[in-house]
Amino acid sequence: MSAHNEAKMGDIAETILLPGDPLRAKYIADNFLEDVVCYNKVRNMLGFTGTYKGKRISVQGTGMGIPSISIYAHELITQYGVKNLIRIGTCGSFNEDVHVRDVILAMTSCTDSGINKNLFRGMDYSPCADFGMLSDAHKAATEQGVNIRVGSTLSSDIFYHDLENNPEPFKIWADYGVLAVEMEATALYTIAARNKAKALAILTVSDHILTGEATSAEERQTTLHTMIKIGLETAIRQ
Ligand SMILES: O=P(O)(O)O[C@H]1O[C@H](CO)[C@@H](O)[C@H]1O
Ligand SMILES: O=c1cc[nH]c(=O)[nH]1
Repeated sequence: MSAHNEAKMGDIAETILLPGDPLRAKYIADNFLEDVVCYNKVRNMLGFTGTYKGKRISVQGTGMGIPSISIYAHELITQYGVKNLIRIGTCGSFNEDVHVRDVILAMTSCTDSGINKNLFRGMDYSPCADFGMLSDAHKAATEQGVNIRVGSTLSSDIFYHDLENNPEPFKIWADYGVLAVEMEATALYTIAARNKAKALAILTVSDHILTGEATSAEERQTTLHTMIKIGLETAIRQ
């Protein structure tokens, strides 16, 4: 038992999928895993362990934003022995050529958060995905016929911007080739690196910040299925 998780040691698999939304964790457990046991209900941050193609896999919500995923990732790795962490999240595009429904592997994660500036005493750290996992996910996507994008993404602390004072909040990131914005990968990669665990963020573009286009509820389910399958196929290769 940890401060935010009622699981007992051994309840959680070494490889875990981490959606932000705990109900997405339940959806994955209900629809993709077999022999499922729910190990956590603390704060409704649901966690489940089951099997996928015979391999033991867990799936747990992490909440939204860097502080929330930091708590869960830290406890999963340091108190439950989790070794392979695969975030499966949604993101927003601010590039004309990154489209709603695209799936992205975050090779590295920029941030506007102060978390690593604090940790590294003002110096810059480049949080990056585990290369083996990234390569496995790329292969899994290719096998599924998914034309997956690979590149840098942004973990932002801000979801709602003050557009009156800052009308183009993402322009500088787009100008430097950053593909999309979400809110957690920087922390996941940093915490995994510190604790010698492996991490990867797989992201589906759920909305386009420039055009206002967004996936419908039904479409979101289909596109999330693509990402979930890539996540699970990556998980069983660990
Ligand atoms: O879909 P999830 O995994 O929650 O990820 C994205 O969605 C949330 C914002 O709506 C943030 O957590 C962001 O990172
Ligand atoms: O963090 C996020 C996630 C999805 N869409 C966004 O615009 N931002």
